[in-house]
Amino acid sequence: MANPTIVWTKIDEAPYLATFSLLPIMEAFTKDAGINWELRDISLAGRVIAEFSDMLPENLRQSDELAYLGELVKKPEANVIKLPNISASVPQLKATIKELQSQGYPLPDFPEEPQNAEEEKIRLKYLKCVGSNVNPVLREGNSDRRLAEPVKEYAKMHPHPMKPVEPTSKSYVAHMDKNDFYQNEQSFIAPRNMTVAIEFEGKNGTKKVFKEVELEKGEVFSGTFLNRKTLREFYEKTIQDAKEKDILFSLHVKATMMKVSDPVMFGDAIRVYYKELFDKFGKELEEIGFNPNNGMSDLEAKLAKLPEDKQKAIKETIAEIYKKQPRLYMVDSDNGITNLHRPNDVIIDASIPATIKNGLKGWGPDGEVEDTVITVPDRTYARMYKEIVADIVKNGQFDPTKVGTVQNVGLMAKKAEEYGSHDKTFFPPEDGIIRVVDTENNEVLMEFETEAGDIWRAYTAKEVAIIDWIKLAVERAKESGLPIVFWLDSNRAHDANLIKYVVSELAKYDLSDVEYHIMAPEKAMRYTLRRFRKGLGTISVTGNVLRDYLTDLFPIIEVGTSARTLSIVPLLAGGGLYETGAGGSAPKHVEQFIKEGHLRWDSLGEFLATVESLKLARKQGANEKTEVIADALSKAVGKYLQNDKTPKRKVGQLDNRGSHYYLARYWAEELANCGDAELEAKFKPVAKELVENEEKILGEIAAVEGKPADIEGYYHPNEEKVAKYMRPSETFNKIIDALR
Ligand SMILES: NC(=O)C1=CN([C@@H]2O[C@H](COP(=O)(O)OP(=O)(O)OC[C@H]3O[C@@H](n4cnc5c(N)ncnc54)[C@H](OP(=O)(O)O)[C@@H]3O)[C@@H](O)[C@H]2O)C=CC1
Ligand SMILES: O=C(O)CCC(=O)C(=O)O
Ligand SMILES: [Mg+2]
Repeated sequence: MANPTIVWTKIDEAPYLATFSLLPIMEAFTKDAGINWELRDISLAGRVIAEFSDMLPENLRQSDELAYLGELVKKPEANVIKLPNISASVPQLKATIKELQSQGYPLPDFPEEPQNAEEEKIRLKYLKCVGSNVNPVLREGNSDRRLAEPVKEYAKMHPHPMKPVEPTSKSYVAHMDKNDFYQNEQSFIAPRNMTVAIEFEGKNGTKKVFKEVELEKGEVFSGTFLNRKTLREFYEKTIQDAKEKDILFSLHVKATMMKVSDPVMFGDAIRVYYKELFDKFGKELEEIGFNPNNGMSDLEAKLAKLPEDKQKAIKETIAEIYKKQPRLYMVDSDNGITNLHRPNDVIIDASIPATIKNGLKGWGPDGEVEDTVITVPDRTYARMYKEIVADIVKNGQFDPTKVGTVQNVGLMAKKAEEYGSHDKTFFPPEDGIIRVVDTENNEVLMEFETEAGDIWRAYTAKEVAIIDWIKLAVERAKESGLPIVFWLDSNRAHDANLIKYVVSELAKYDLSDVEYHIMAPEKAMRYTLRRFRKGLGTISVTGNVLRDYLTDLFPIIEVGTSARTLSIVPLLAGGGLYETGAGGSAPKHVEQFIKEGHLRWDSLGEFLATVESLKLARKQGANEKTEVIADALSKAVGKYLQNDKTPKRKVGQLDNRGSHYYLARYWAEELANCGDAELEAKFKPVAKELVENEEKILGEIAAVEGKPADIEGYYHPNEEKVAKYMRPSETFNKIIDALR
């Protein structure tokens, strides 16, 4: 049998930088396992280059490695460590193009308003690189996310700060109460393999087939829409309420993953908050092509197209608006970056937990922390946030040394649910009816009365994915002894169909040792929090969106960051995908690194994923040493946490590179006493050398700190330079490279 291959993904930002230091260590320590390591580029810049390679000179071309991995994950030999990558907004895409152009890549500009067929083609190619377009391709399995025992222990020993919350806190979650996705949902289970057409018939006679969709027998197909007029009225009311309560206004959506629908909801908040601006300068704003869906940064970028007196008048109006409207929640108050500046700055799964961590407060324009209305328009998932926020106001801030744990089993495989809806999201061009029709017999299966501009979307969950998800939940319940709670709402048409599956599938198992519940999200949250505050563990079994939200929410409360989560995706075809952490690519960390040479990224997620990946490699044919090496790594991670060698926040303290030194040292120490004579003989001197050179190595790393790290790029830096900065210790490199 050929040696198994572990694929490590090359991605963006902080975890990309950390890779330059960490991957050589992984290769060095696993040399005797009989595995191959492969680095595959799925970074934003890499995907842009691959997408346009036909237009690039030969030496600049790159193959489409995402497409390659998309095929690999459907095969049993897949063993992929997926680090978090950027889900880019249009402004980020444009910045990437600009950077690549400056490096000599003859790429076309992003045609915002395509003037001809050629430009439209280019635009569509670029749009393939926007939003969350990596994860859905790789996620050919459901998700199992939880905190490993030593990670929980670490948090109890070294609790992260959680700011107190007073019972007088005015912060609360605001959501719509009618005409949202929650209210308008319809759903059916496909009785056979079939094709449905999504059709539109306008009041003025427009007829159009939006799309035909193939469904597999047993697939749950759901459709719904959100009324934009009601949305804007809701914003109006919420903004007014923030003003009256004298608290910040904040909006939390997922414009990255939900790249078609959520930017529009984000844009509507701008249209309402800055209404006076549109009333006064509607014509000019249209002329320069300002698109509120891209945030106020888009206006900033395009303002120069107007004569100076107009620019001045617009700026004055904006300043007036800030005086009249409630203060905005800030992303960066020092630089005047508001919540409404860019659609991807405030991403709901991370941003609400950050607000919770901060004592249910955000930063206002003057840099002061203040209470805030947390606006989450659609009720489907907003209600569970409302529940936890109200719970905190009532019962006080969570104490990481006392709380229990909330694990998750998420229905994710095959682009499940809303996260697979982008190509089935439509905006009716006029008032009219959207129908879902069985093409075989023209039977109308669903009918929605929509208004012009409403956001209509369809999404599905495939039978194989649902059944596997329920199986995974039962397995996790049996392994852990914890109760499982299916967060499903019988008042939702989609969930009602999932409940049918849950009931019929659970009947097939011996559940004598399993406690299970089916509860709507707010009730599930209440139940889970009661246990959580008592220090008990619970497994949330959820759809794809709640998977995403809850696996940031609870880990951030429990251990400070979701980067410390173990995130396993057992692939349907038998391989494994190990996502590192549940969080993102930490843009703030890169800023700090570039400015002062300190990288605060904790690679713990990567360490944990590697343990799991090695265990799978063993099953895939790697030799018996692999298991020993994986065990040693697992123990080394325990030591790393016990001795608190995680990177610290400030320049001059231990950073990512220093933390990797400790990991390597503990790993070597474990291997020096692992019971395998060959490995022991090999690693005894390595451990010794690492211990003896501790001061020297840390000194060599410290020497490059406190000054800028000029890596010549953000999205596509100079890799020689990155490698130089990320491996600054000659002494350490020599020890590691001798093992490779
Ligand atoms: N699976 C994936 O591929 C995911 C990708 N993303 C993408 O990542 C980007 C950034 O997302 P964002 O929502 O800002 O969230 P991030 O998770 O990147 O960052 C939020 C904060 O979490 C903390 N943090 C995250 N990772 C680590 C780590 N390894 N070590 C220490 N602290 C960490 C940092 O807080 P501090 O240091 O201040 O304590 C950081 O500023 C977006 O493009 C998003 O789409 C997001 C989620 C998942
Ligand atoms: O793919 C993305 O855009 C983000 C994914 C995410 O947040 C998650 O998996 O938790
Ligand atoms: Mg997430």
